[in-house]
Amino acid sequence: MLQLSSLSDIRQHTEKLRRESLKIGFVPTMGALHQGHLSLIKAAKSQNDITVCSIFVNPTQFNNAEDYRLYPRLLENDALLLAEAGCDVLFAPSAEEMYAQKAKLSFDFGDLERVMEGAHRPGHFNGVATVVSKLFHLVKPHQAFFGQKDLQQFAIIQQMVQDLSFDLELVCYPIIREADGLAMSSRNRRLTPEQRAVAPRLYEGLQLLQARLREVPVAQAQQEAVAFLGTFPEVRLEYLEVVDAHTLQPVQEISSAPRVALCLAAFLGEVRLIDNLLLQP
Ligand SMILES: Nc1ncnc2c1ncn2[C@@H]1O[C@H](COP(=O)(O)OP(=O)(O)OP(=O)(O)O)[C@@H](O)[C@H]1O
Ligand SMILES: CC(C)(CO)[C@@H](O)C(=O)[O-]
Ligand code: BAL
Repeated sequence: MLQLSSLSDIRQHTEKLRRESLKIGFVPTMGALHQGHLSLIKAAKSQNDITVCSIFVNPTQFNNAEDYRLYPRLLENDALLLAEAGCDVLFAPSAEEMYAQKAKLSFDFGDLERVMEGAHRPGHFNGVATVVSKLFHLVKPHQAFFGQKDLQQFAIIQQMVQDLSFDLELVCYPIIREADGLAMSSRNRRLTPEQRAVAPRLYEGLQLLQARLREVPVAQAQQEAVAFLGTFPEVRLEYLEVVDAHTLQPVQEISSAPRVALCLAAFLGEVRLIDNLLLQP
């Protein structure tokens, strides 16, 4: 596996790949890789000639300095996992080089970013859009792969790709879970054993909400799921929403949207986790 860190090296390399008419699949990550990331690498490999993975803990998308400082950084081990998974290129730039620019880019995603993650993490999606647009310019992928775990991020990136006329296909893959249902996340590494034991309740809350939505109105089902999660003192729920999976706006009735998503964010101690579930149509 080729490992590159400078912007000019990755640009030259992907230009060469493009000249050779090779199809490039791209998986952007922040590292501390797990099976969720590796499922995206596998998908990228199966549909492309060359798979590029980026690892960059992007400072501009963190709204909490401690969260940035404590984000797990395991580059050496990640490189081994990627090589084993058959990834062709690892791009791991420095923050200094990525942000040597003078201009601070500014995006406005309207209602899409006024809910959930956008509402609770000010500036987060501006940072995501900034770094992903820079990465797309550098890597020049034909396809880029993302996880459904960051459902709102995917919607924002879809909008960005359309608005900035990027010539690439976005692909979204399902959430990979631990055996007990907890969505895999790099931040799970930061949980204490006690917090880790309670963490699967988040997905159980979503499953309860899903089951109750078949029987009672949205507001009541939501209240019951919030009450369920409230019985675990370690869980500090930030939001639990029933939304239109495309617009991400809350729905009052599940029949009012073609696809409905159940989304939550919660703190276990200082660790903030997100999860979601798409209702079957
Ligand atoms: N459990 C998962 N299953 C499938 N894809 C995932 C999973 N977790 C993350 N991803 C996807 O991997 C890509 C990189 O995500 P990222 O590096 O932020 O990992 P993460 O585990 O979500 O970390 P964290 O949530 O702690 O920031 C994103 O597209 C994300 O949606
Ligand atoms: C897309 C991304 C790599 C941008 O930093 C990040 O938000 C992530 O890992 O989901
Ligand atoms: N996967 C989303 C990255 C973040 O939490 O900043």
